[in-house]
Amino acid sequence: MTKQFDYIVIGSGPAAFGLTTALKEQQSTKTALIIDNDRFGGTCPNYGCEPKIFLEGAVRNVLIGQQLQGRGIQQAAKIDWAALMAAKQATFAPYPDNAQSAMTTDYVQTLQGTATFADTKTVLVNGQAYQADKIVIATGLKANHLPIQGQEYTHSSNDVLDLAELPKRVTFIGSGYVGMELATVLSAAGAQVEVIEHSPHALGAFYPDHAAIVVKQMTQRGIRFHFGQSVNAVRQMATGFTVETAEGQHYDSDYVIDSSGRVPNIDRLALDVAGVATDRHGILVDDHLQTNVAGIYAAGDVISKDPAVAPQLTPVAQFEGEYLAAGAQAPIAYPVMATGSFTFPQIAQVGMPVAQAVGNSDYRIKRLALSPDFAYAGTNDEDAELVGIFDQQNRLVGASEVSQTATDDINQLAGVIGSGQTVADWRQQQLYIFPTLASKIKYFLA
Ligand SMILES: Cc1cc2nc3c(=O)[nH]c(=O)nc-3n(C[C@H](O)[C@H](O)[C@H](O)COP(=O)(O)OP(=O)(O)OC[C@H]3O[C@@H](n4cnc5c(N)ncnc54)[C@H](O)[C@@H]3O)c2cc1C
Ligand SMILES: NC(=O)c1ccc[n+]([C@@H]2O[C@H](COP(=O)([O-])OP(=O)(O)OC[C@H]3O[C@@H](n4cnc5c(N)ncnc54)[C@H](O)[C@@H]3O)[C@@H](O)[C@H]2O)c1
Repeated sequence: MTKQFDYIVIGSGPAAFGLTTALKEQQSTKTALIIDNDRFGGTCPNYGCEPKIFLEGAVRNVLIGQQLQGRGIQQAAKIDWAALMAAKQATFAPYPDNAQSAMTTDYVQTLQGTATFADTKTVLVNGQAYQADKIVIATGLKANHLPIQGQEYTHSSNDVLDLAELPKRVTFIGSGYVGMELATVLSAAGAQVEVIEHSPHALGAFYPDHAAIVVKQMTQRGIRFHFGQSVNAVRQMATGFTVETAEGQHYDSDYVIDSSGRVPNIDRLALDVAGVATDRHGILVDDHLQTNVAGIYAAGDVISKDPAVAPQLTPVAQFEGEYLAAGAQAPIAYPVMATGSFTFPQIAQVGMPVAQAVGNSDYRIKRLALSPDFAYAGTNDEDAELVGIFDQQNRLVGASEVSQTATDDINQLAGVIGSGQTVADWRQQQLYIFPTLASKIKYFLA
């Protein structure tokens, strides 16, 4: 017999978490079924942000120590990879069970299995049919596998986050968020790292001048970058592999990571049966997150969306889940969006991109070199910089920072932009703890 729910959510990641949390907060009696065919909680706590930031926490301390050698630190700490991974596994092993029980309530059920559309109102899981008025596709993204010779020798970020032994020579294909963050980790842990990128820059989502500073410092730590090179084959050698590029170069390696991007995880849904429209970036939705089929919605990374408005990130997926639980009455309005990459140094930005404001007389651009700041001077980071964009009413409308604390600083500035206040008004309302690194924001906002 077909089982009925108010909502069926396919995928149990942050989008589903946002939806179920919001239903709980509303004390809703609406019923929901959350289905996942992998670890409950989705990418973020199992294969993404959370294990990544766990490793980054250890790595950051090593790199801070290295940066301060000769300035009072005699010997930087060293990573014991096996011990670090054992600590990571012990912390994260209970996550899927915890996530599943956190979602389950009197009204919300969870189910392990692959969901496939049987028609526009019905999905099949393990041979059983389930129906709902609202079906939400929240199946996220999966790692891209470049269609190249030797693809089977490449690994994904999932593999890196479970890597038992640290390889000697590691090669990343792609220098986006994933490649740059994991290159930071593996290099700091002691691997010899190469990054091959087919565009001229790393971290294409960020302000190029600040991305170049991240590359400069990673290069100083021994990471080798090869820009303008498109990987087109990986060949097995007597020892290890060689990575070949269309430009005729080859790079020897023990472990090759395909960090060339992420693609919609929609293959097993039978979307054609329901008639749900997609493009190569994911599922097409309107401004209420509804697909072309009435009653079928999408939320989170699986949506084909403009990354400048709604990047494929955990807080966005959660926000979209909450929006659907609230009834999706008005068109979705995304708040000010801060993003960051946990490289060393970190890079982060919020609001209008700096490159967009350069040369536009409607905006004033302010650059603040952070190293002369006495709160920051102790970090021995000469390149740290905060750049802000102010409109004609002297409101902050965008910012980018490269520094050890860029993500936290930019979070602070997201609040300033979100308030819509002039900087003069904002300065009347906040006094920051002094001398924190964030206290510079007070005189930056002038
Ligand atoms: C290495 C890495 C680091 C990251 N770091 C950050 C970060 O620092 N900050 C940040 O904001 N974001 C980060 N992200 C992105 C973040 O993880 C995603 O934006 C977020 O998880 C998206 O949530 P979602 O709910 O849309 O989908 P997901 O979390 O991807 O969940 C989708 C779930 O659906 C399941 N599924 C797929 N198909 C089916 C099916 N047919 N039936 C049943 N289940 C199915 C999948 O197995 C998966 O569990 C990172 C991602 C990666 C890979
Ligand atoms: N800190 C964070 O918030 C965080 C961290 C990790 C992932 N994410 C999310 O995951 C998404 C995916 O990140 P990603 O790094 O996998 O993808 P990405 O699209 O950001 O980067 C992929 C890179 O690979 C390069 N590339 C593609 N094909 C290549 C080839 N054949 N040879 C050489 N280079 C090639 C591209 O030019 C690009 O620079 C991000 O957009 C973000 O939404 C966020």
